[in-house]
Amino acid sequence: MAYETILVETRGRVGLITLDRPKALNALNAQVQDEIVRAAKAFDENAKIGAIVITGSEKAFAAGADIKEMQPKTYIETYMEDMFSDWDALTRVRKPIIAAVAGYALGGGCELAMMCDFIIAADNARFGQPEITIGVMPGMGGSQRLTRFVGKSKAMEMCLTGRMMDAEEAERSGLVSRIVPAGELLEEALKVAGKIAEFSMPAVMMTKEAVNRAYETTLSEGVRFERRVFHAMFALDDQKEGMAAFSEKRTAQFKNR
Ligand SMILES: CC(C)(O)CC(=O)SCCNC(=O)CCNC(=O)[C@H](O)C(C)(C)COP(=O)(O)OP(=O)(O)OC[C@H]1O[C@@H](n2cnc3c(N)ncnc32)[C@H](O)[C@@H]1OP(=O)(O)O
Repeated sequence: MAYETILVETRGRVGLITLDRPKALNALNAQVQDEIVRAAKAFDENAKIGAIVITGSEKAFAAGADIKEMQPKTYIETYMEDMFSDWDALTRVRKPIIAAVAGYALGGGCELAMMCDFIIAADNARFGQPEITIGVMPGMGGSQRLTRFVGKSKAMEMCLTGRMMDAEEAERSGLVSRIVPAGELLEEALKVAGKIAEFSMPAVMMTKEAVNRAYETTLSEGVRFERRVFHAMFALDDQKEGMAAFSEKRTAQFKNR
């Protein structure tokens, strides 16, 4: 099925999803949600793809869920359709997803970026959870994920006031991994994703799973999980190859098995 609200391309071993509703600042309506999730799942199932990048425009990664679509909804509609629950499928994608964020990442836009595995921000990026200003609260995970990223005090202030964070503050607070000039954002994100895609795919996927476990469990359980997965890696040909290549001072040729 074709995509109408996003552009979907491959760049080498990287799957690239670009939000493409410029007139609405990439506001996330039901169709955008469906298409992003569908494209990410297709890349996840494609053995030639090793990592995924999600990006928007220079003005807006996404200015939130589509307020005009949401405004007339009733409680029973949102409950029965379990509004926003389809985004959970994005967090079940097993390959790494990088959010390359320029401009506004507000409300659902900030929440979408936080569902990804890490965020690279352009120097003009602005993050916020402004739902309180339109009479609601975050509904795509913002109250939970933002709090885990930046701590209670800052998350509480942002959710209760709608204040936006610039890229510098987002980097200082641990929300983004680093900042690059806006004009270099996509190139840099693709470079990072391309590097990840060169590594052993099972090792990359197991690493993603282990880091994500840190958000879901206690420290002792997380460390035990990490150790068990680490042990399992010794069943991979890629472990033998990676360590042999180091000793033989050559580049590893991973077979993804
Ligand atoms: C998922 C949940 C539950 O967490 C909920 C949410 O995400 S609620 C949405 C949270 N986001 C916001 O409240 C931000 C809304 N947008 C803005 O405040 C501004 O648009 C801006 C500060 C991002 C940019 O301002 P400006 O440059 O002045 O552009 P505008 O003229 O305001 O916008 C251009 C155009 O885009 C439409 N737009 C912007 N954001 C949304 C949105 N979230 N939903 C629907 N449409 C949006 C805006 O209405 C304009 O369209 P036209 O009126 O010109 O047709």
